[in-house]
Parts: sequence; structure tokens; C-alpha cells
Amino acid sequence: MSTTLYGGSASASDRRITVRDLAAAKQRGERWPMLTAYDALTARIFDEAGIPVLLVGDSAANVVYGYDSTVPITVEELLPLTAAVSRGTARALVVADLPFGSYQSSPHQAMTNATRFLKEAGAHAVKLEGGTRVAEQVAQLTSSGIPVMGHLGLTPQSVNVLGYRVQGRGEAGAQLRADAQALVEAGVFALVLECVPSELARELTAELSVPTVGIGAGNGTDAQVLVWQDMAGLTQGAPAFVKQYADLGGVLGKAATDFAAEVVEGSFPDEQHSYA
Ligand SMILES: Nc1nc(=O)c2c([nH]1)NC[C@@H]1CN(c3ccc(C(=O)N[C@@H](CCC(=O)O)C(=O)O)cc3)CN21
Ligand SMILES: CC(C)C(=O)C(=O)O
Ligand SMILES: [Mg+2]
Repeated sequence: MSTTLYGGSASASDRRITVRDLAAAKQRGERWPMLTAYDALTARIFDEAGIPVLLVGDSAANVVYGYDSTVPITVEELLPLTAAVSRGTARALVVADLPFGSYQSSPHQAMTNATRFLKEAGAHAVKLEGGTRVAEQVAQLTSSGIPVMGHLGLTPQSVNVLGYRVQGRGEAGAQLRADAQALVEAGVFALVLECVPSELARELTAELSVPTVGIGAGNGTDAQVLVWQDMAGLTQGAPAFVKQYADLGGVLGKAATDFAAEVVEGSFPDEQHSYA
């Protein structure tokens, strides 16, 4: 058993993080970070930085495939990215987002598609959006041995109904609470709370037996998640809850223009980067 889930880059344990480790961290009152990842190279960097949970988000729709929402992305588009992230990691628990339309129809449909992410792509768990309306799916998956992460609040796959707005304010808080309870009863190992008032997220975190993972939900949750390209400064017009920890967009843009200038002027490649 590791002493702490997150111990910086020199992690306390080399073995793969499990959902039981996350439950134990909640018991200890320990906070932990989660990031998205969509390829082997960045997954390895985050794994070596000690990030215990990596999410292959359907946000790949936006940041990898260039769609304007997560609605269009398919199982076939997400499977290879998930496989790359699994291959790039040794320690992180890899969670695969189930795309819109791949689980809503029935527990059988959820089972068929979730199974593909575990068997074909090496994911260790799946995530799906919604509360009471997907509780049967969650129960089917968890009782079959597939760990499920829930996702409530702003659920981007429902953008055509909800829009991109804070959820759970006022009266709507009671429905969100009921949904959270239904998901825990159905067996989720953790719950993402996206764009909900900080106070509601803090209360839910105290009430629920499983870890909460906030994104735009204040600092009262057990864990925090961000889309990695947002926190690293690669995306433009990121949501208001995003904090930029680097300016990779600036660094990459400069690398590209420096390379271009040296090619045009003929100074790259020099002798050091050529063969005799
Ligand atoms: N790059 C990226 N980052 C994300 O966090 C993200 C994605 N893509 N794609 C899938 C979803 C979509 N997400 C979004 C998209 C927009 C807002 C947004 O515009 N929020 C408003 C809230 C306004 C309000 O109700 O007060 C904002 O101004 O931040 C939030 C989350 C989060 N996810
Ligand atoms: C932002 C997280 C929670 C997500 O669902 C995604 O990246 O798709
Ligand atoms: Mg998602």
C-alpha cells in the first residue's frame, strides 16, 4: 500500500493505482490530481510526474479531432487513443470516457462498449455522464467487474439540452444530490462534478462515500481534473475555471517559427545535424 496517492514524481509505489487506493485516499482525507491524456508521449510524462489517474476524455472530440462539441466522437475514434495512453503508462489508473450514444440505450449496450475499452484498449475503468437515468447501466457494469466513474453537473454530451452553463444552482441542487446518491448506490467508484456551485460540491463530498473529482466545482472536492491542453496553455478560449500552469502554445509557436527561419536562411541543418 502506498503511503500517499500523490507523492510527487518520486512516487511511493511503482505498481498500478487501483480504485481501492482511491477509496483509501478518501478515508485519509487526501486530495489527488487527475489529468486528461490522449497519446502515449504525454501519458508517460504525466505518469512519471505521479498523476495517479488519467482520463482519456471524450474532450478528444475538441482537442484532438477538432469537433465543436463532444457529441460527434465515436467509440472507434476513442479506442486507439485509449490504447496509446494505456501503453504509455505504468502506474496511473486509466479511465476511458464512453462516448455519447454508446451507453444510453440499455445496460447491454453499455456493457458491449465498455468491454471494448477494457479488452481492446487496456483501460482500467470507464466514465459515463448522467444520474438516475443511467443508474441501471452503472449497476450492470460494476456488477460485471468494470469500475465506473460517474459525471454530473455540466454534462457536455447533453449540450443541446443544457448548454454550457453552471448546473445545480438553487432548486436543481436537490436533483443533483438525488442523482449522486443513485450513482453511489449503483456502484460508482468516484464522481466527477463539473461546473456546480462550490458549496454544493463541498457538501456532496462530505455526504458521499466515494471520492468527488471537481472541474469548475471549487476546492472542496477530493480530487481535481483539467483537460491537459487547457492547463498547459495550448487551447484558446478555455472555460473560466481553467488555470494555466504553462504557456506551451507560446513555446511551440516559437519553436515552429525559429525552425522555419533557420530553414529559409539555410542555417539548419548545420554540420552537427548532418551525416558525413
Ligand atoms: N478544452 C476543453 N476543456 C474542457 O474543460 C472541456 C472540453 N474541452 N470539451 C468538453 C467539455 C466542455 N466543457 C466546457 C465547455 C464550456 C464551458 C463554459 O463555457 N462555461 C462557462 C460557464 C458560464 C456560467 O454558467 O456561468 C464559462 O464561462 O466558463 C464549460 C465547460 C468542459 N470540457
Ligand atoms: C473534463 C473531463 C471531466 C471530461 O469528461 C473530458 O475531458 O472529456
Ligand atoms: Mg468527457
